[in-house]
Amino acid sequence: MASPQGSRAPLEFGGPLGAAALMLLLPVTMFHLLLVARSGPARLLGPPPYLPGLEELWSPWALLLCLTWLGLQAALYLLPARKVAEGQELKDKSRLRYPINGFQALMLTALLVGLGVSAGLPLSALPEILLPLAFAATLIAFIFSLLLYLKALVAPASALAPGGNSGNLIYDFFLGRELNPRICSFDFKYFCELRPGLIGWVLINLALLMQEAELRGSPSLAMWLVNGFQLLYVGDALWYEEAVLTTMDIIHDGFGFMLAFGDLAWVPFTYSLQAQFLLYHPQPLGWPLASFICLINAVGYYIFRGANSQKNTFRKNPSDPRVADLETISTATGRRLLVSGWWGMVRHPNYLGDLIMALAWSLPCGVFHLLPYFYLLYFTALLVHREDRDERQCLQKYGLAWREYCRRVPYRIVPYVY
Ligand SMILES: NC(=O)C1=CN([C@@H]2O[C@H](COP(=O)(O)OP(=O)(O)OC[C@H]3O[C@@H](n4cnc5c(N)ncnc54)[C@H](OP(=O)(O)O)[C@@H]3O)[C@@H](O)[C@H]2O)C=CC1
Ligand SMILES: CC(C)CCC[C@@H](C)[C@H]1CC=C2C3=C(CC[C@@]21C)[C@@]1(C)CC[C@H](O)C(C)(C)[C@@H]1CC3
Repeated sequence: MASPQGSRAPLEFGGPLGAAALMLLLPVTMFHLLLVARSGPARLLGPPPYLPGLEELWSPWALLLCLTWLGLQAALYLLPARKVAEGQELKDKSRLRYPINGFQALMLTALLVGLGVSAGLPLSALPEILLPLAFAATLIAFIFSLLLYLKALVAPASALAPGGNSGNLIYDFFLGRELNPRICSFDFKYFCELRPGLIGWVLINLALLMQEAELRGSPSLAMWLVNGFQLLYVGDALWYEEAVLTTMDIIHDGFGFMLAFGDLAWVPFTYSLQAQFLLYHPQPLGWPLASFICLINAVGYYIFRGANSQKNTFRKNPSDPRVADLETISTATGRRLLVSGWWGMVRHPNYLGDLIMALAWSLPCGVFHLLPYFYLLYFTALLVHREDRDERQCLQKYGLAWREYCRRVPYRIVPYVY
């Protein structure tokens, strides 16, 4: 099977063996976290309190609930959008069009959930069925990735992703073969990246907050902070939805198990870990410390949003007055690279902001357990690896100009450290 560029792209994630290991390790880690979060000792590195049997994992109702959720989000995706954005230019010089109505979907979901709860929908019972829901989401991700793999068999070569077409079934299934799998104008990767998982994550957080209120009379300050910070993050992602069109996942990666599982199962069930932990392990938190944690989150958000917006504005229109005065390096492709402003400080200022926010999400859970810091640890590893992948792609794209950028901006993520 030829790679779409004729030559084979270098294998990532440790090749087929690494891909196979990750396909097993990621779901196992997710279930481990779900189990230990509710156990007394809540030890990240200890064994799970028990191994659940199939009867505890499998529930047709949980599967039906997951499918209904996906159906609802797909229906909201298909509603008229305030704007239709064009993606980056593809190999065949065409550009795909994407509806910008993610924030509208979040608002409508909030309205529907609000109506449902006031009509007696037992949202606070959701934490009881997280295990079967996660199992159903994993099953859906596996079957969906299989269908995506089969769909790619009949896709034209120009529709294939640069990676994910090695000819090895396991590796290609994991990475994803087709770049932008679609049926008519419904774009599966774009839909999954921003809607069911991200909105599902804040819904699970809300259900955990409501259950805490039922158990203890009112939600704790720590639970409010975690819910507030993560809602801001998800709201921001959907408000600036168009910006996702310039991320590595949309431009470069195929749509396979990694993203399908990541979007549909990993994000909602592991990113809500801090709120899960707080439900079973309440943490005292006073206002002075809470204010300090809010400040850390605000600093992280300021850097994350500032850096992402600066790059997106520049990529959309380099003469925009907000970025026109920034210093740049010309590249042979005709595109320029920013070397001042946020992108002159480190080569991935947006990752730095994201990591600072990740710290702020864990701090409300106290410092006596490692478990709530799992997200910070995993995210650091993910971003260091992602940064390395991006560097290699940029070096290939921009050659000497990228080397000059690295010389001018020597640090990758943390100034004077890394
Ligand atoms: N919460 C989560 O789980 C995750 C969050 N994220 C977040 O998603 C966001 C997007 O991340 P990601 O897609 O990895 O990467 P970036 O948004 O940082 O995009 C990297 C691309 O930006 C362009 N670029 C790099 N340097 C410059 C420069 N100096 N001037 C202009 N353009 C430049 C290059 O593409 P080109 O030149 O082709 O435009 C490069 O390939 C980040 O904020 C990240 O933190 C990411 C992964 C997971
Ligand atoms: C666990 C696996 C090894 C990898 C799975 C990775 C995915 C969970 C992430 C890959 C890139 C992501 C992004 C976001 C969420 C996580 C995944 C899907 C993002 C939507 C979060 C919100 C941000 O504002 C963003 C910039 C829009 C993010 C884009 C990348």
